[in-house]
This record gives sequence, C-alpha cells and structure tokens, in this order.
Amino acid sequence: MRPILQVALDEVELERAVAIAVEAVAGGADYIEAGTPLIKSEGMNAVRTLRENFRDHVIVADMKTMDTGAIEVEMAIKSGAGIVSILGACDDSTVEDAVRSARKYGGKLMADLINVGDAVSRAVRLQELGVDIICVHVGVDQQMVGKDPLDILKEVRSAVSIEVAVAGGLNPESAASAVALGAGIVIVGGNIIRARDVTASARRVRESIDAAGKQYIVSEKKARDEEIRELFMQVSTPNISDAMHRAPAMRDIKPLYEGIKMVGRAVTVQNFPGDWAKPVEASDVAQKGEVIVIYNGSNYIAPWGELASRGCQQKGIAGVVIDGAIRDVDDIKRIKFPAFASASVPNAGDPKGMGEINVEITCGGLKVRPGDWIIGDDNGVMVVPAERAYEVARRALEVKKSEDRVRAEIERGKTLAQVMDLYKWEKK
Ligand SMILES: O=C([C@H](O)CO)[C@H](O)[C@H](O)COP(=O)(O)O
Repeated sequence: MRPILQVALDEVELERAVAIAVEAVAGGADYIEAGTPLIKSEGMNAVRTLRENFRDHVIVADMKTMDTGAIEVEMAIKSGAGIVSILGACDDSTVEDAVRSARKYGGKLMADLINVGDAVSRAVRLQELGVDIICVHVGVDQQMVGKDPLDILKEVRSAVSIEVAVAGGLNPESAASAVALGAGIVIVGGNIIRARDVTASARRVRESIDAAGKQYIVSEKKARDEEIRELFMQVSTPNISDAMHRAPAMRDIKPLYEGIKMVGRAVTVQNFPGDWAKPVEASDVAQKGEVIVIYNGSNYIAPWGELASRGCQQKGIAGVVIDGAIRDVDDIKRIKFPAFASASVPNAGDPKGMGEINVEITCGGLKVRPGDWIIGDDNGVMVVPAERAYEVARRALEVKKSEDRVRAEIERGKTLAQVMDLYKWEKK
C-alpha cells in the first residue's frame, strides 16, 4: 500500500496554515494535520476551516489529549477531524473513554508515544485498549537534543499489528527509512511547512517515500563536533541569538573585514594589556578548527597582529577574537584570517607571559570557557556553551528555516508585520 504523507501544520496563524496546506497538497500530502500550536491558537475553528477547505483529505486534529479523552475527541470529530491524537502517556481510563468517543462519532484514534518510557509495551497496551494508530514520535524539543524516532520504530512496528505512524524531524531521506521500517503514515512538519517552496519540499518527501524500498537507509553518523560545526556553518549569528531567546553577542567586538564566517571551539587567554606571550603561545595549544579568544583588557595596546595570524592560518586555526586591540589590520585582511577585535592600534606590548591559557574568561561582556563554541560573522560574535551546542545549533537551523518561509511570503507582497500578524500578538 502507498504510504500516507501527513503534513503537520505547526503554525499559529490559520490563514497562513491554510495557504501552506494548499501548497503541501499540491506536492502530494494526503492527510492534513491541524498541529497542536495551531489548535492552541485557533481552537476547533482550525479543524473546521481545514475541513471546509480540503473536502477530499483526511483532517487530523493533533489534540495530544491527556485527560477528558471523550469530550476532546468528540469536539475534534464534530469539527471535521477524521483522526484525533491523544497522548500514549495518559491513563488507561482516558484512552478507553477516548476510544468509545471515537467509535461513537466515527473517527480514528491515534496514540502519540512522545516521552513514553517503555514505548514498546505501552504500544501493545494501547492496541489492546482499542486505539487505531500508534504514533512513534520524537517531539521538536527532543529532536534538538539529538533524539530520533527511527531508533525505536522497528521494535514498535513489530510489537503491534495496527497502523503505525512516525513523526519527529523527518526529511525525505529519514521519511523513506521510516517507510522501510514499516511506518504506514509519515508525518512531516518543519521540513515541509518552513520551506521556501512548500510544494517542492512536499513533493521531495512524497517521491522519496513512494520509492522507499525495504532496506533501511543508514545515514552516515557523523562525529558530534563535526555535525555541530556543519550546523553552525549553515546559520547566521542572528539565527543563533534568536535560538537562544535573543541572547546578546559579545559587546563592541567587530569583524576586521566583511564576509568572515568563523566557527570553532574556544581556546581562551586571560591576558594583561598588550602582553603577547600567552596569546601567541595559545596558537601552539589550539588545534585545527578552534578559535583563540583573548581578554586583553585594553583597546590601546595590541597583543596580536599579522605574524601570529599567519602562524594560526597555517595550522588551520579557525580565527581569533580579542576583547581589546589588534594590529596589522591591513595585512590580516589581505591574508583573510578571520579576526574580531574591539579596537585597532599600531603598537604592541612586550612578551612577558603574565597571562593564562584555557581558563574561564569574560570577553565582550560574555563568559567564555575553554571548549565553548564561538561563532562569528558580519554581525558579531556569539558564544554558545559547550553543553548546549548541539541543541542551539539545531534550533538555529529551525529559526533559519522559518525565516526562509517568511522571506518567501514577503517576496509575494506582504510586509513582515502582516506575515507575523504582529498586532494580534502584541502583549495585551
Ligand atoms: O507534533 C508535533 C510537535 O509535537 C509540535 O506540535 C509535530 O507536528 C511533529 O513533530 C512533526 O513536526 P516535525 O517534527 O517538525 O516534522
């Protein structure tokens, strides 16, 4: 049987969601899901509107019900949903009442395994309780910390005989793997709805799942650092700031020239004004791909210049950031070594060796620990704590995707205020 492609409309604006759904259907989406954020924002009106606009498609209400199963299922089905989701984690009594309601009003019940500890035995129990579809789901926040729905899909699939759906950051490749692992319904949100061209993205997933064989495509697992670097290379520092709830960049620290893109883990130097021994010795400590971050403590005497930059460049060090002065700006620009500083002067100090390498420092007003991720571009320099790097990088990529979609809507003639419906979302 042909796999079902379900597009998850995780939007907060109904008008926008309908426009995206039109494009997704043109690309081959079968089921249209009123996503949980859309339902929370627009209520059952979202389900009704989707029903009215897409008569030939199954509408899924992603209610994620946790209690009062019967009433929520009734509401959704009466509004036009053919499938309603409840949380697999809810009490058996809630599932049983939701099943009764679904039978009575003529809809199907999908149990979402998001955050269920023992997914396999819970799936078996949910089947016994009468749900129609099991959804193996890794939520958006869980994806950001590296969880993957395909890790448990095969086991769940072989434990139950009812339909299995899968959701959680799927793209054309992982969606095909999901089908090969036995999923009959492939649910895709972000990778379709946030695309510049929703139709083309939906079509890519459609073609990929239609062509999926029985062989699970094992995508090459990259080392985590390499993956983080690749993710940060794809996004801007504004994307990263947004992903960190609009965290600030290093204050007053600017790129030496335009077009720098610098990503790497920090090797830190706590320095005394102009003392260039420790900063330069840090080039021997730093490895390929790392960034030297120096607190110099003065904008009037430089601990760094062209020769230190050349040595780093030869070694593959990703760049230097100085809270303080740099010199030889013209030469550093010429060799294109990524450098950021708060000032430039012609004079250096003496190599006294009073500083320290790889200790916690404050640079541009931000705490930097050895190993934290440093990302610099034309906008400035961001610091991402090492333990949050993967999550922030993933979230920043989501920010970028959302912006790509907003950009496409602006190009079609709207203002940013209109696309974001800013007036509606002002604090009341
Ligand atoms: O259910 C979802 C999530 O919990 C937000 O409501 C998503 O619809 C589901 O995860 C699919 O979206 P992507 O993970 O972005 O593909």
